[in-house]
Amino acid sequence: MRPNGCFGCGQDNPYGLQIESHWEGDEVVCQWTPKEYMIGPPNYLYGGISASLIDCHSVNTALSYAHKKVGNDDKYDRSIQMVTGSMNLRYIKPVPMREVELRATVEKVEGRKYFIKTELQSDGITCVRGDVVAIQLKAAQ
Ligand SMILES: CCCCCCCC/C=C\CCCCCCCC(=O)SCCNC(=O)CCNC(=O)[C@H](O)C(C)(C)COP(=O)(O)OP(=O)(O)OC[C@H]1O[C@@H](n2cnc3c(N)ncnc32)[C@H](O)[C@@H]1OP(=O)(O)O
Repeated sequence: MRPNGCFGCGQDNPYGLQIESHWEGDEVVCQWTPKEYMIGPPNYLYGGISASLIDCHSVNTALSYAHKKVGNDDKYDRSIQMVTGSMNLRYIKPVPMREVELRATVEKVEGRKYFIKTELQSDGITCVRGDVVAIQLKAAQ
């Protein structure tokens, strides 16, 4: 989608995180490297950045899944819109200031609610786990 000013995934937001997520089988995956000013505790990523990464990656997973459901795999349809309804995070281990990987799966869909499970990993170790409910906007249906 262009223009896209989203703080998480917008290619047109120079101050944003600019994540790029893609399907790998049944998972949506993203590799991303923090900037040094995104630090929280010494040597570790600020927790709010982890939250933003999981938020945007999960909602885009739901958005892409909704596109696939209607047989549209490659073209952004502006009539399908998704927002974060709720998000529950478990910070399991501190996240080192180097490349992380996000891995999301669609757990279930109930009406307009998409239940997404996302893990943020560092060197294959899960540091943060997120349960996100993305909600498809009514007006878009
Ligand atoms: C593979 C890569 C793909 C790449 C694609 C690239 C394209 C990129 C394009 C674009 C990027 C977009 C990426 C965004 C990412 C960032 C996300 C954000 O920051 S989103 C901003 C923060 N979130 C808000 O501001 C929401 C504010 N809230 C609302 O607007 C409403 O409350 C809303 C829409 C959530 C619900 O309102 P209602 O009127 O539509 O729906 P009602 O009737 O109240 O509820 C419907 C169902 O949802 C449940 N529900 C409602 N609110 C809920 C909540 N907060 N949590 C859980 N469930 C909730 C209800 O219980 C109900 O469920 P029952 O049908 O009864 O089973």
